[in-house]
Amino acid sequence: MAGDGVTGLIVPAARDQSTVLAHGTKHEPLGVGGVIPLHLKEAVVHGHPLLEIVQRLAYRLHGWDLDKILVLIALYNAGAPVYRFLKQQLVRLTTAEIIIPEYDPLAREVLQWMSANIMAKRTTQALVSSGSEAQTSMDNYPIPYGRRGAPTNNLDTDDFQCMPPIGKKIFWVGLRPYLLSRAPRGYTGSTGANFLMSGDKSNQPLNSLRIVTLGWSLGPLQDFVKKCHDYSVEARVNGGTITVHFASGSGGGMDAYGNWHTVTKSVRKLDTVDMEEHVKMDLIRDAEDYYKAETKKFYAECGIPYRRGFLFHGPPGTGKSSFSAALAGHLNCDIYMINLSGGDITDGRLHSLFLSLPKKCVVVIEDIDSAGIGREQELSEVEDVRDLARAGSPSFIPARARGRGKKGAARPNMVTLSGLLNAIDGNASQEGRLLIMTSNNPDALDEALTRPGRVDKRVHFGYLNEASARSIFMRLIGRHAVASGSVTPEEAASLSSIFARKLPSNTFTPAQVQNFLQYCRRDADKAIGEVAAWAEKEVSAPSPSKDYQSKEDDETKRYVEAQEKLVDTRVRLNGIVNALNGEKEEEPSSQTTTENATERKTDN
Ligand SMILES: Nc1ncnc2c1ncn2[C@@H]1O[C@H](COP(=O)(O)OP(=O)(O)OP(=O)(O)O)[C@@H](O)[C@H]1O
Repeated sequence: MAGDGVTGLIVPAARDQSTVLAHGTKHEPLGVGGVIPLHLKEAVVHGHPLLEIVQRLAYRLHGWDLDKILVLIALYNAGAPVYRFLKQQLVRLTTAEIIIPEYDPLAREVLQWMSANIMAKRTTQALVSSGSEAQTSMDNYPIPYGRRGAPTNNLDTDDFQCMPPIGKKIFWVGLRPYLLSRAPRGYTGSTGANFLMSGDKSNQPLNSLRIVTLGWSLGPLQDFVKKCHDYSVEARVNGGTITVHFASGSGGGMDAYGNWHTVTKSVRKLDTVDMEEHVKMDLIRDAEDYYKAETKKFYAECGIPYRRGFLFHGPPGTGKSSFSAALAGHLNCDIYMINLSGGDITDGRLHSLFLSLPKKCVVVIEDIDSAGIGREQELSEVEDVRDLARAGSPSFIPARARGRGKKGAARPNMVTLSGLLNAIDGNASQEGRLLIMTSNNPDALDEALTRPGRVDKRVHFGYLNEASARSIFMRLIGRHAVASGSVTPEEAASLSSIFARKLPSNTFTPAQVQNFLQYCRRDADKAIGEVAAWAEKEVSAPSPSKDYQSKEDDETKRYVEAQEKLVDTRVRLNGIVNALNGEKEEEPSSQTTTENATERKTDN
């Protein structure tokens, strides 16, 4: 048919005996040769079966020739990539662009600024979420998407925030226009940046924020990002809040990328944590000094890695975590909490969590002794095991024995000591963080973990003394009584002294006493009247902290005994195996002979 000079679309012979839509005679000559080449049409309709149907129908019903339209479509298809390329080049030449991966706290600050200054003011479409979640949701579509005036399920509180949805948003800062787009997973930007997180099992790129502005300089973009950061800091200070990032808890504490789960909390004031005043002041001064510009310069000049570490140890409920949070609030920085005892953080994930830390922050690794971190000791080294066990070396205490949480459940040891050391001060580890490790049992910690440079200050958080008892009474009962006018400040002070004298010193944790005072519901007389009886009852009851410690010791002891038994059994088995092997090579002993004879007898 093509040989007849007729062009057209070949249709299956079975469906149409003519096999060709013979409309070549009607169309105008186009270009060289005067007809539309068949392969061009095929290229156009390829992948568009609808076009083919439309073309046939138009021809059959009205005798219309759609060749010209097809040619236009073909030209468009051919030209589109060229147009896109030219457009991209033009944009690249005339704009500056930055991309912020959404796991970076900076992304949260940009979104927070956008929420307050752009989205909530003049926008008709936004992602909406209540409270702090708006600043933190980094998933693709974690929260309801709504238009203004259309309430979503999440809006049962006034305290909600608007964020840009996945897509683009143009806004102005002064006279300069910016384009912000929330790019979904997989977007690499014109920079080709591709954000992968090693903790991300799917190994997919992360969501990212892309900010573009006119011009060749990155300066305006840096100014904009700084503006967002300053805004966030100011909002935090004025609102008396602190951002707490969690990475723990049986997988539930983390988002899909293995990042931090974030909440905003009110700052806990340092004066609400009862402890020896000089110890408290020493820690505060140390942390403040650490963040001074001259200290940073000093570290740099001396070639010391700019990191600082504290170890807070003592029984549970003595204020280690509370003081850490209060200190972060005082230093006006975010706090990052890692709980290794959940058993769901691996070396790799810990490493990437540390890599994602901002320059200034407080990182708390809680209950580090219960994390199950031991030297990667080869338990099969029989003699080493025995020697270490006899010597009671903490570094021996194996992962399974030490990897028990407070509930005593065995947990897999997913973070190794070397993995932890590498994360906290390996070459790739972030500088500028203040690391606080808390422990109920510091003696169980490996020396490598607590050596100077990793732990610069060890502070013991102990049971309540008389001064702290007075202070906790004033905080929970006295101040309120004064404020309500039921007592004078002097009377409140003397009531607190009476209370403190009735409470045995260095016996209870602040958490226990706080619990008792809460139960008294701001009734000073009740607190003073009942404290002695309560204390007596508490002393006779097993203390959770002592109980915890003794349980840990028992478990460790049982583990050591079990290992020794296992070792003995292995030794005996090895003896038997060797004896059996030796039987083949050596002359059989009389005993072996007897045993063999017996065996043969049994076999028969
Ligand atoms: N020294 C303290 N001053 C004020 N409150 C305290 C103090 N110690 C404990 N508390 C109160 O007891 C509770 C538990 O305290 P916190 O979690 O800080 O103790 P912890 O020593 O970190 O315990 P754990 O070892 O179990 O983590 C909190 O509600 C806190 O307010």
